[in-house]
Amino acid sequence: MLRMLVPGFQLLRDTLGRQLRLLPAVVLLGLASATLEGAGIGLIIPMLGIIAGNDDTSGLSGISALFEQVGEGLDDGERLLAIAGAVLALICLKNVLAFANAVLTTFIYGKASHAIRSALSDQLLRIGYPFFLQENPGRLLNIISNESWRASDAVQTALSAIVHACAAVILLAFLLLLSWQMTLFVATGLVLVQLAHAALSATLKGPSRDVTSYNSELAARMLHLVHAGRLIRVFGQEDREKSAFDTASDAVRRAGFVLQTRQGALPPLTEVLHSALFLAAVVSAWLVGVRFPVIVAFVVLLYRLQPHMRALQMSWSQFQGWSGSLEEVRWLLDSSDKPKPPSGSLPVEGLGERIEFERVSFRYPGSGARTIVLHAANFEIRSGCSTAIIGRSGAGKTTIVNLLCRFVEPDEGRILVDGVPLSEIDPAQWRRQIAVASQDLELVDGTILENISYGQHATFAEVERAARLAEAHSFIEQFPEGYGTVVGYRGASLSAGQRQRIALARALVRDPAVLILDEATNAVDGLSEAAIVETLKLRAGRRTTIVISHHRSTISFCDDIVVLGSGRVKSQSRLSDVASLTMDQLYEHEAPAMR
Ligand SMILES: Nc1ncnc2c1ncn2[C@@H]1O[C@H](COP(=O)(O)OP(=O)(O)OP(=O)(O)O)[C@@H](O)[C@H]1O
Repeated sequence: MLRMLVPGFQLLRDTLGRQLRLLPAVVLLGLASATLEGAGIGLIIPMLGIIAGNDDTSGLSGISALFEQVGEGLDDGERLLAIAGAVLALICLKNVLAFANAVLTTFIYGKASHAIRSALSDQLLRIGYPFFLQENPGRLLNIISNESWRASDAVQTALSAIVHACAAVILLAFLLLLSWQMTLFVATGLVLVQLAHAALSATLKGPSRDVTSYNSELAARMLHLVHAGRLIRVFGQEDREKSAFDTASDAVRRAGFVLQTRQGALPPLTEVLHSALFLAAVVSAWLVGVRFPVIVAFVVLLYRLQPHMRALQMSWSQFQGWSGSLEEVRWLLDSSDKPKPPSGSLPVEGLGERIEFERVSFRYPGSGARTIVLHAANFEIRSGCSTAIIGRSGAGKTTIVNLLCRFVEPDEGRILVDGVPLSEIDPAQWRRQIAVASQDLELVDGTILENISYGQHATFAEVERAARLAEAHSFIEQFPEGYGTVVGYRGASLSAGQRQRIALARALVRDPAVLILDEATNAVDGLSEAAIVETLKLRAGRRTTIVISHHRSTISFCDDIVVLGSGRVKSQSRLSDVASLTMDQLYEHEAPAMR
């Protein structure tokens, strides 16, 4: 019986932490209220004895004889009233305890649900970034938006199963004390019903996993409809997308139908089996000559036991039906098979001399047979200088940014910051030294002010100054709400060039030791870009800048240039030494020593 509760208990243990100490209270309240219920039912024996005018207590034994002694010495009328009063008092007290337990389990359920959602968000924030390069976003969205709720429901079911199990144990104990022969008969019947139920419940696991997997596909299609709205319309793919969405949605419907039909068959089947057992117990009790009041008390106890047994069996089948959801939530919460976040504990404050790439090789995880992205890359970024990193599309420029930000780690070689391996530096401290403005980093859904000051305690004056430096202030001022303008989801209400300038202001407001611009101005008009280049020149000698661009004008102010090609560093030189070369010539430029 306990096995069925295991997934719920594991989740309870993983997510509840300190709240777990409330579980004994749930058990105690469950036991106490069931004991009161059993005692109330037991008092039926003397009541029926009085009503039937049967004073003969011979043939009663154990607990039934004890119940029969209640109110002895009183006359029949007084005794009947006293016992009825006692039964009412027991029922009231039992329901007070049951209510207290309901409040307690609801409290624990709420805490558990919150803890599951909180643990999921915590995991998504702490997990190593390569996880997001490999996992299907639809699967993750489905876990957070769907499966986590089912996991919460599983926790609630585990709690109510505890309460039902307590009641069942106590009521079975009362049955045993009334007649061990009849209890043996009933217990054997209950085991057989449970076996039949377990066999049917086991068939729910497969459909449950199907529902989870089809839900993930549907979530991916939903994400696609939301993100690719322009693409779909411009290529006239509405019908195709509608059909793909409907297919995914219908697959969820069909899988859900199979699961729910199987689950739906269990309650009627259980009810029929329990009723048969109930009737068989009554008939066999009469056949073996059990006394009438005892039969009535036994039948009432059995009647009260049935809903608890049925609820326990339903909990079992619900767990099987949620097994897919529980597996998904536990998979996401399990850190053992996930990329680790970057580690390191050495402090870092600014950049003193240089960043060096020392024979750095890298291939994206899960990219299979695809060629290595960086192969034994050697180059340096001098402190206080601006370094352009150029190369044809796919040469590995953004990968260098990913390595510098420690989103990914080198497979071989190392990156040194002032001679200290980057892998040993505290990643959070290192990231405070850098700021990135990139075509890939989106804006948050908030005001322009919130976007520019994101991750930085900046005053309004500092925000405005950064916006001026990024050539954003003039267009922001033209908005009726100025810096209070809400940019919408991913900055949808702004032009690409406006988004880029706000992202640049967000990087500049940090005044970082190392500023990384990855195609950060490619959507900005020429005049604005020229002004931004002037801003970047002002950092010269004071701060370090890394510029990635395909435009000659954007890298014109740089001191050094690193050329990437075919997974290798083709050359590193002073930009002034190759100033006469066009961009295409620079892409092919190979330093003699590096050939
Ligand atoms: N998440 C990923 N998984 C597998 N391969 C990837 C991944 N991201 C990039 N790559 C591969 O790594 C190589 C380098 O990509 P990267 O984005 O660094 O190029 P890039 O020089 O910045 O290109 P561009 O100028 O087009 O932005 C490419 O061949 C690309 O296909």
